[in-house]
Amino acid sequence: MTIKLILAGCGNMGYAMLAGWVKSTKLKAAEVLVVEPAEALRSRAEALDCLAVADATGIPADTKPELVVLAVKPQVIREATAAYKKFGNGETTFLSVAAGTPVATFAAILGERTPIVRCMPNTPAAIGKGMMVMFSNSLVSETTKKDVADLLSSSGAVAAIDDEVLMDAVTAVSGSGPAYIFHFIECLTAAGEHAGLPIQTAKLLAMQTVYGAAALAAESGEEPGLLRQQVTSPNGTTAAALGVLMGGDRLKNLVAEAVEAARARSVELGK
Ligand SMILES: NC(=O)c1ccc[n+]([C@@H]2O[C@H](COP(=O)([O-])OP(=O)(O)OC[C@H]3O[C@@H](n4cnc5c(N)ncnc54)[C@H](OP(=O)(O)O)[C@@H]3O)[C@@H](O)[C@H]2O)c1
Ligand code: PRO
Repeated sequence: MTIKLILAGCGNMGYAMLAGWVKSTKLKAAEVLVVEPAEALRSRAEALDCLAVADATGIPADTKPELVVLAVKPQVIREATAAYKKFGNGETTFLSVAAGTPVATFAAILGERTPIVRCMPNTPAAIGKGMMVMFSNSLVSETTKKDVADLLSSSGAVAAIDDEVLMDAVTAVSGSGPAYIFHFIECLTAAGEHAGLPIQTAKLLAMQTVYGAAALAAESGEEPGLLRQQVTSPNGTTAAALGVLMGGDRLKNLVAEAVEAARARSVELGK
């Protein structure tokens, strides 16, 4: 079968997206060629029935991919991209999920006439609950934008932005965001254990509470502030806890500081 998509890098993020695409009917596994140096990660891709090779020299000579997805670390993205230069300035669209690295960097390597999409996904993409945000350069046609968005939608929600500068803020909120929530689950679990709960019970309560609250916020259509008030009885237990979290805007300021650190790091990674 003809290779339509090359995925360079099948680590945490590359595999999370690949799994979603292949499990959907939007892409056949045999249409995907994975380029990944780690043997264990190639085996994981092969288990999905995709072809996998260790480096770009293993790509069959007659391959003309519609899409090359770059899912390697920002630190090696320039070197990795250079291996696909022969597909630049043509019909192939490049899609990078790397934090920071701007379109201009890819255009400088691949050629100024290359259609390039940047996408910031997150790991819940592995279970179809990801948040994917796209930014496309002017060479990506409306049809291709729709096709790429359609493919990405098999991994979750898709949004587009017109100002590339905002990709750093996107990265800091939804790209890195799952880690903040996982850490909150860790903290709530530890606090539950400290309050006397058996560890397994504390884990279940923390995880199901975050899961249920996120689902309620997403499905009810109500503002999170209103949902918070519905939990908070006057002078009750929640009010006591929120006095700690919200007093002096403590949590708000801490989250703002964390998001700004991530945004600034994304800017740095792009240099
Ligand atoms: N993880 C996330 O939550 C997340 C979310 C959004 C965006 N991203 C972005 O996704 C990208 C990948 O992150 P990750 O967390 O998935 O990293 P990762 O788990 O380290 O995966 C990257 C994979 O690419 C391989 N690789 C290195 N050089 C390569 C090359 N030239 N060709 C093909 N594969 C190559 C690496 O192999 P070696 O380890 O052997 O070098 C590794 O297995 C990053 O740019 C990151 O900014 C990640
Ligand atoms: N993971 C990548 C990082 O930590 C980018 C967003 C999530 O840099």
